[in-house]
Amino acid sequence: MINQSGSKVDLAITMGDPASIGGEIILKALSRPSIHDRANITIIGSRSHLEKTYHHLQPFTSQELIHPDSLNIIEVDTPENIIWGKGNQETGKASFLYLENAIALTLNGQFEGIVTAPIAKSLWQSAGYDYPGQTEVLAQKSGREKFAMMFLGLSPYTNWVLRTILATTHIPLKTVSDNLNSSILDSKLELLIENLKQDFNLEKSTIAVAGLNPHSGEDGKLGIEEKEWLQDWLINAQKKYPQVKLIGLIPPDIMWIKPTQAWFRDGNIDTPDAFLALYHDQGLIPVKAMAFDQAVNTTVGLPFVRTSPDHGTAFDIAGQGVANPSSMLSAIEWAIALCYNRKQT
Ligand SMILES: NC(=O)C1=CN([C@@H]2O[C@H](COP(=O)(O)OP(=O)(O)OC[C@H]3O[C@@H](n4cnc5c(N)ncnc54)[C@H](O)[C@@H]3O)[C@@H](O)[C@H]2O)C=CC1
Ligand SMILES: NCC(=O)COP(=O)(O)O
Repeated sequence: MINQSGSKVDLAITMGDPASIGGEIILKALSRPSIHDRANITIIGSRSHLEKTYHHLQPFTSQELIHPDSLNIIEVDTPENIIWGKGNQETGKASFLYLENAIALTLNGQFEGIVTAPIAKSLWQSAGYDYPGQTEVLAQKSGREKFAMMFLGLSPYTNWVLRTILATTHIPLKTVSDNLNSSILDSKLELLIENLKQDFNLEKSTIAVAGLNPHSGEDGKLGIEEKEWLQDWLINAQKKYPQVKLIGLIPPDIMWIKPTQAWFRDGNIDTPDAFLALYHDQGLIPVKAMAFDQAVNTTVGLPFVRTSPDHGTAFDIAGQGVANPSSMLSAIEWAIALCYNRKQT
């Protein structure tokens, strides 16, 4: 990852849905002393809930947990009778308020970045918060119209870095084609190019762009979007960004062969620096198949760093002590690295 030197970074971690594995993965991840050497961490959530989580899990989990007494915690209204695995309107509301508070404090200069534990989008809806996810709240409350969801992963096998940005996110599959257009792709590509420069010092990047249909449409026989406008969009984008090498439209099933080899076997093979996927599962199935325990969701285009584990609330295992904190740990590590890098530029 990126070199880290200088003063500690100030990070907020939101607790996520309190009925989820959020508290558990936070207590597990923060038990690593090396994090506290590089970051001042503040949890936005509830001390009593983290204490309850600690005392409930401590007797039977084999993994270390940090004691909540040693954490800075900013208290936000949290329901008292939480049952792990049984999220409801109240826990949904609390998880929204954690995020809202973290954003306000960060925009006020208290934190350089936010790491968000998972929330349940359906419970936000039940609580009356009509947002598709945390990404959109972060962007709207930061006043950013252009933003994107990008996934990062540092391979533990080869040190290769996976970067996948999504052109569309939480929309039904049958509306993907209608939602895709040149201006959305322009916006996501511009954000990606800027981000590669800002966070990875990559001035001359190579970016792979996926097709939409099987075999990228097979000359219009298996889908028409490539022929009708996607290929023209790519040609124009290449002219607009001569310093960047755009490769595409790569058949979606082919696109992930080299990254998978680079992730598992050989970090030096010739792969693009980043991948532009056209819809949620086109990007996230390979990311999660390759890197479920390491990948991190980040929001590009915000005035501060935001990362999150790539998984969700995992209500099915909440309160059982078996949640793996690796993706949360990666989210914290990436947030620290990105904040350090931005301090230096
Ligand atoms: N960043 C966020 O806030 C995200 C929130 N979600 C939300 O989470 C909820 C549940 O979504 P699902 O699709 O079921 O995905 P999920 O990631 O919560 O669960 C999928 C499977 O992976 C397992 N799993 C997840 N995290 C794990 C961990 N750290 N250790 C061990 N096993 C783990 C779960 O037990 C489950 O079997 C939905 O409401 C969704 O919207 C989903 C993804 C990201
Ligand atoms: N699939 C990614 C995801 O659900 C994360 O959404 P967000 O809440 O971070 O916007």
